[in-house]
Amino acid sequence: MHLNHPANVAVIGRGYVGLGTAGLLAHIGHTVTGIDIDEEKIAMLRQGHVPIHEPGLDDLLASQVERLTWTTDYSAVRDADVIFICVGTPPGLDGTPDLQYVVSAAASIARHLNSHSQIIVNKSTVPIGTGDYVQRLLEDHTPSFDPSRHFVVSNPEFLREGTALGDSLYPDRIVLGGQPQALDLMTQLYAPLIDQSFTAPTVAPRPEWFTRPAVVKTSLQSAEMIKYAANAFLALKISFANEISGLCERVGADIEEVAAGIGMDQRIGQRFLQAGLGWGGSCFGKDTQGLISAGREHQYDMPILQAAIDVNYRQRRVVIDKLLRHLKTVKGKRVSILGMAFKPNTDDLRDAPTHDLIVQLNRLGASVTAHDPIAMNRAAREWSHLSYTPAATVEEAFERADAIILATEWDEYINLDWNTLLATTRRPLVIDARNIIRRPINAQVEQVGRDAPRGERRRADVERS
Ligand SMILES: NC(=O)c1ccc[n+]([C@@H]2O[C@H](COP(=O)([O-])OP(=O)(O)OC[C@H]3O[C@@H](n4cnc5c(N)ncnc54)[C@H](O)[C@@H]3O)[C@@H](O)[C@H]2O)c1
Ligand SMILES: O=c1ccn([C@@H]2O[C@H](COP(=O)(O)OP(=O)(O)O[C@H]3O[C@H](CO)[C@@H](O)[C@H](O)[C@H]3O)[C@@H](O)[C@H]2O)c(=O)[nH]1
Repeated sequence: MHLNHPANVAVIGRGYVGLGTAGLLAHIGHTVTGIDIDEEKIAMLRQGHVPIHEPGLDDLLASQVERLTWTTDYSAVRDADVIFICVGTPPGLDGTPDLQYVVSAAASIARHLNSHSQIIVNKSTVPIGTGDYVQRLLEDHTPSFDPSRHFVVSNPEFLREGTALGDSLYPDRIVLGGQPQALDLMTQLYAPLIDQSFTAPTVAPRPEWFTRPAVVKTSLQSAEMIKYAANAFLALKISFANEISGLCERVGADIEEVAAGIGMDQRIGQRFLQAGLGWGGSCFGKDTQGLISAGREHQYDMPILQAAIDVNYRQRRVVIDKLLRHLKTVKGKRVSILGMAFKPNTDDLRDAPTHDLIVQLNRLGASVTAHDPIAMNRAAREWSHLSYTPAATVEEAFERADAIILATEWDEYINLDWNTLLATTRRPLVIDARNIIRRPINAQVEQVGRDAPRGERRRADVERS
């Protein structure tokens, strides 16, 4: 079977994954229609405004205007060779992913499938078995459904927020699950990405070390499982570093040195061993819980994953304990948090550790001030239930503070003139929950899993990877 080139592609969902996928596919030459039910966001995109903060994405989408169309109308599916489902799969109350958006997208797609060969691709992170379920939905809702022409494929997404463009253009691997003939068509769709034959955009130049992605072809179920298992393993790795960091503090070891030392073993690797405040974001919490609830459905315990989750959320309390050790009580004290987004270079607040820090500090009677270089407006909308004072500037956050908690390692914070700002505080106390402070500053500094820098030469000069 043969896929047209350029192919006509429909991308359903204009979130982090939908926009990244639309931008990538247009950049490698395809014609893309982005479909979302959110009329306001589609109107913004039509006017050239990108509704999320993702470095380089606005430039990439602007460079592809001729190949990109935005609409709320599903009839664009009729002419599409490939239809990507990129809608949200948020956790339900019991941790099981809520598939309502996938189901409604599939039902809308079904109404518009044509009689030509078409591939429906699940890019959303979905429970194992969802590909088969989507296929059944399409069969039930499409009178002309023909399993020899209509294929469901799983093609999980591995991009990270904040580095989405580079991750999409230069992926380690492309995972494709489904029937062999459909996977051949998907390989044709991704050919320019696999061969790296596209022009690297200036917003995301090709790294020197990068050659080409591996293509992993599997069953639908294995592809769906690869996504969950990858996220679970990364989450586990971070929790492992955090658990070791607690013991480092107690025995006089330094987690940065330890992580560097173990990470040099190729079997372990340097990345995702950064101890601190633990993971947040829309994926690790949701997907570890999703895997556990899949286990539960099959009466199968997953104790390692549960432990990784427990360690992660304990880490958010560790930071408050450090604060209390210095201040005894925070009642009536002004505690300022630097960083609200769950990681730097994004405005995403989903499961951001700062949310929990504010909740804990509110309960303890502190007066909380919070700052973020990008996510403040979004926080004003999404965190209106929390009690905190937004700091318009980083200077405002430092003024008269009894303590500063560094929660997100934005470059803006790493490069601060710390000593000048600390002079405006009521008490120079810094809880550096991301271990970014590398030199002594005029403050009492608490870091995670190590003594704060005091000026003496360190035993090993450990650079972060
Ligand atoms: N955010 C990430 O970094 C990331 C990375 C890899 C995988 N994923 C997975 O990809 C999926 C999407 O994640 P996201 O962060 O992009 O989600 P998001 O919440 O940012 O965006 C989802 C979009 O889907 C739209 N939508 C909902 N129902 C729809 C429908 N029936 N038709 C059309 N549009 C509809 C919403 O309006 C929204 O714009 C999730 O399953 C997630 O787990 C996310
Ligand atoms: O060594 C580390 C690395 C990360 N984090 C934290 O872990 C969270 C997640 O970070 P990251 O993985 O970089 O961002 P995400 O955008 O959540 O990306 C993850 O989740 C996505 C959604 O499934 C996947 O596509 C990506 O491959 C996977 O890395 C953030 O709070 C980070 O601060 C640490 O605490 N220590």
